[in-house]
Amino acid sequence: MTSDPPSSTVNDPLFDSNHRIFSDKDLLKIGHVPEADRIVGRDEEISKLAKRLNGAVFGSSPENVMIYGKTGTGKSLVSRHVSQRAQNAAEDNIDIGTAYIDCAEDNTETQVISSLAAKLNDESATDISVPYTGLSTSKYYKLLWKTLDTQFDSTILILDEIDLMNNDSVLMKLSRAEEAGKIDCSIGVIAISNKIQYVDNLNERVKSSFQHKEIFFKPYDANQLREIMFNREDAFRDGVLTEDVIPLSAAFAAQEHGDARKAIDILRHAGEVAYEDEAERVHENHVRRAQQHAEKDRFRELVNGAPTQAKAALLALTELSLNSKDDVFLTGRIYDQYENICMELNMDSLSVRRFRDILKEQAFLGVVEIEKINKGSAGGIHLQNRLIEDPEVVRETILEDSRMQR
Ligand SMILES: Nc1ncnc2c1ncn2[C@@H]1O[C@H](COP(=O)(O)OP(=O)(O)OP(=O)(O)O)[C@@H](O)[C@H]1O
Repeated sequence: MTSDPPSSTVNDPLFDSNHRIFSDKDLLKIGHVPEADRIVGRDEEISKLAKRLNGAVFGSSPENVMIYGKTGTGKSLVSRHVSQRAQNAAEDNIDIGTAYIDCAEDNTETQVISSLAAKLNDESATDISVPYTGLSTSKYYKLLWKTLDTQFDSTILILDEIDLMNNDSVLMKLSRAEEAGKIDCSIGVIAISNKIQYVDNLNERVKSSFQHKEIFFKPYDANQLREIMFNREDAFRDGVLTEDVIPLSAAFAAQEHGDARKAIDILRHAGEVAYEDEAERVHENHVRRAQQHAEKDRFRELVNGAPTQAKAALLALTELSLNSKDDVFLTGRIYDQYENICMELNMDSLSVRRFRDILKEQAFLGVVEIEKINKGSAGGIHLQNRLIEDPEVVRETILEDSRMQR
């Protein structure tokens, strides 16, 4: 049954505060940390992490932890959840500080340390002011040490997407600070990555000072994804979701390595599509359209992130596709077109062999499809290439890069 929307306090009918579809859309935000009883299938990981941080709650040192797992498997969520709980559970005379840094945003040593200092500092309690920019790295370290010393007995620092940080000595300095007598506050680092070999590639000195335990997060299966979404069903008005919506969103996300972020994104987007359609309820077809949209976004991201030479190769294939009735082309023909484009763009062209490798990389990423054809004993093996996405969309995306405009 659909519940009546609450009465509006906005007088202008242009703005619609009585959303027909959503009642609390924030529950579907990616940064949203659900309550403990809404975290599905991660009891074991939560308890393992709690064991590692246990010391902090009783005034001794938390351990460092490295968390690995594919995207959308709940690594950030569990880390935030357990550190928040440690902070709340701390004994009366123990103060625990916690901070979360996304190294995709703060990727230099100075940015990480200044952000940590700014996030942990409570100016009214410390009288310390942390300027956003303008100080040297070593000054920011000093401010961080002072902030920690003045306020906390222990600190838990979450460094998400640590592999994107361009200077791993941060890990060494944080791990050694207490031992080196710089602070009288213990530090536990939770470093998160989806690159399983991250620690192997660290510099030996960093590796030896960043002593840590590892926790692995497995992808969710379709049942868990379903449960994660059912737990957020109250983001929608009562009765708005038809019964296939959550199972279908879960099935789509399960195909993509069990990514909860993807599942929630599809669900939210399906609601938005239904709203734009002025539908009363969210149906299966809204989920399918949301999924196609997510696919397009993913595709755009792939093409946008491609190196210039790969964009030139894709542009060549795109132009052939747009100007011909065919949609498959031999590598040699695409290469000729690619050379013309390079000339017009005043760009060096690669050898045919490297060009073939680029197309193979794009096939691996799911942008191009390559088929081998055998032209008999004299003709040998040839490769036929086809763009997977609509060439108009690909062309538009490539031309967003000003270097590709002729
Ligand atoms: N077990 C779970 N129960 C409820 N919601 C979950 C669960 N796992 C993940 N989510 C939700 O899925 C989204 C993605 O989760 P999270 O950011 O923790 O994944 P991640 O593994 O850190 O991904 P990435 O590596 O891409 O940062 C968030 O909205 C989170 O709230």
